[in-house]
Amino acid sequence: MILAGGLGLRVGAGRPKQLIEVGGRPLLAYPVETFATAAGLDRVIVVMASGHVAAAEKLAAPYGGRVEVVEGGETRTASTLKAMEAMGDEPGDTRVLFHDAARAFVGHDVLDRCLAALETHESVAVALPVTDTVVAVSGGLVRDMPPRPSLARFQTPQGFRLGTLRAAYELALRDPEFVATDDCGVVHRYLPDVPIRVVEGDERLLKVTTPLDLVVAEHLAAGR
Ligand SMILES: Nc1ccn([C@@H]2O[C@H](COP(=O)(O)OP(=O)(O)OP(=O)(O)O)[C@@H](O)[C@H]2O)c(=O)n1
Ligand SMILES: C[C@](O)(CO)[C@H](O)COP(=O)(O)O
Repeated sequence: MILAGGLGLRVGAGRPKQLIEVGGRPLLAYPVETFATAAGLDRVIVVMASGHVAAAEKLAAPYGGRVEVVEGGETRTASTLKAMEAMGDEPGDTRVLFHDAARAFVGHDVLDRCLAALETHESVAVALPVTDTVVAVSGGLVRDMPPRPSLARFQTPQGFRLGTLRAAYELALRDPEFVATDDCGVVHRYLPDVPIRVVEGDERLLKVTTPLDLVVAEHLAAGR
């Protein structure tokens, strides 16, 4: 699943950031190519921002039906749910990866690490060490300073056995206070007994979020 349902408001380009040209191609073209040419994947589904589905279909066309495009939802979580809907009645032991389109420079190596981890675990996350000191702040005061070695930064893909993810979302959707910024967070909160395996991420998995990230993205595109 390539989640491309967002509008890129923080980049502020006036169109979804996944359609901004970087290295001469729309950002979305990079993860679509990586996923479409990955040996370990049977289906690729792009969840695209409403009103921009045709642009994603154009990028999917060279892969001859291997890449499907569906319309996204209003939040990342809603787009995840649309992706799960698009999976139809795929069996519960299906391995599924969710990837932010905004982390355009994903390589086959990281996909392989996630798929391998799903042989032994129900859920997997890609992470890197934290390099800043991270603190919890409220009311303008530092409330907690977790030791840095205990912290990691989540990237994507995040992977699941489909049945586990379905079970987690079923519980989440019954919770009126449910909010999430990622999918592993849903498993962690609603199925706390399910271990989430962490595998090594990659600095090139930068999430294009602000205009400055586009400068770095140009360099990453040039280095491919
Ligand atoms: N309704 C949404 C919102 C986000 N995403 C996807 O989730 C990933 C991470 O989201 P984010 O970086 O927040 O992207 P945007 O929502 O586009 O950015 P912003 O919050 O600045 O508007 C992106 O690949 C984005 O396209 C999605 O599929 N559907
Ligand atoms: C899923 C994610 O990329 C993990 O770091 C992150 O939570 C997405 O956050 P965003 O605010 O939707 O960009």
